[in-house]
Amino acid sequence: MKTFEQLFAELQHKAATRPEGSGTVAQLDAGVHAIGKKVVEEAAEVWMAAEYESDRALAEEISQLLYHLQVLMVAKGLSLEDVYTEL
Ligand SMILES: N=c1c2ncn([C@@H]3O[C@H](COP(=O)(O)OP(=O)(O)OP(=O)(O)O)[C@@H](O)[C@H]3O)c2ncn1[C@@H]1O[C@H](COP(=O)(O)O)[C@@H](O)[C@H]1O
Repeated sequence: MKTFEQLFAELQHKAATRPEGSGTVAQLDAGVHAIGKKVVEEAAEVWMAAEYESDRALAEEISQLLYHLQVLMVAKGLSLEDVYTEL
């Protein structure tokens, strides 16, 4: 198990070190347009899971949406604080 903050730190580290085989590095290389499409896709999957699937499936879809939002933040150079100040 990991927290939102721990995942974000991990993704920032991946972006800086670019390890072989990292899906995050591949996403970052694909660019903001491609990452944005994944955010929309995962958001739709969250919606469908909330209406038609189990709580566990919904939690999994939410985790994937949070991951792709974090990839977008890293791609755009946003920090957690940038978002937290808006909460
Ligand atoms: N939490 C996640 C995570 N959530 C979702 N995803 C990616 O998002 C995809 C979403 O799943 P879908 O069911 O929509 O998959 P899909 O449409 O078949 O996937 P694609 O063909 O689009 O890749 C998954 O296949 C993963 O590629 C994630 N990829 C990585 N992480 C974590 O991010 C960290 C860094 O990962 P790497 O950069 O891959 O090392 C690790 O801690 C991972 O656990």
